Amino acid sequence: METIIFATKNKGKIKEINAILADMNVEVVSMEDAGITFDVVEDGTSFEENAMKKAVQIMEIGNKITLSDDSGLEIDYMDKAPGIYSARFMGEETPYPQRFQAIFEKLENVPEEKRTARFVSCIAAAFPDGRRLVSYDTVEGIIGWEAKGENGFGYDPIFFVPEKGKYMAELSPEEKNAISHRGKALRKMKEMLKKELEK
Ligand SMILES: O=P(O)(O)OP(=O)(O)OP(=O)(O)OC[C@H]1O[C@@H](n2cnc3c(O)ncnc32)[C@H](O)[C@@H]1O
Ligand SMILES: [Mg+2]
Repeated sequence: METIIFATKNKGKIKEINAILADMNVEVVSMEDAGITFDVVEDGTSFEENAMKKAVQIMEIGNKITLSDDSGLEIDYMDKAPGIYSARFMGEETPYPQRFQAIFEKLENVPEEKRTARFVSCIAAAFPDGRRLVSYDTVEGIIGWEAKGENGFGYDPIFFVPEKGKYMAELSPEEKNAISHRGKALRKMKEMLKKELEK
């Protein structure tokens, strides 16, 4: 069975990814499982550049097909910030509740129709033989007025999903994967990977 490394250090992502790839006939291992501690410098100017950089650099270390996710939250009223800087917004170590407060303050008195936002996910795959794959998807929502829900990770508690009438962090893991940026992008990647693995 083919072993695929998923190049992420984010535990929230790993859970989501394992659930989505569970029905594939491959063994998906985390960087930690593969014994890789290397820190990829995310200095690209787009989700795609950063995703490909993570996949290629970890593939070169592990010498196995490597997948990665580069993702983030785009808030339209904030000119699409934090975007590719979502993990580092206000500092990597800053607790999320503090970040939520700052976002709520920036959006104070901003009406619902101007609170639009989206989560973006770019999934990249790098094969040792040089093949490269990329998929991309988004989920649209609005920045709420409070933080709500205990599930998910990152900015999920402030991201209201109109189609569900709930905050992202109120959705079960299955519900989130069914509609999320990462769920959609990763399912597309799964189809592309299956085709490549048959070659
Ligand atoms: O780079 P890796 O090791 O994969 O882990 P990371 O957390 O640094 O991941 P990114 O560089 O892709 O940054 C993505 C950030 O965007 C936010 N984010 C992405 N997907 C999210 C989701 O599904 N729910 C909530 N926040 C999310 C969250 O702050 C993430 O840390
Ligand atoms: Mg990162």
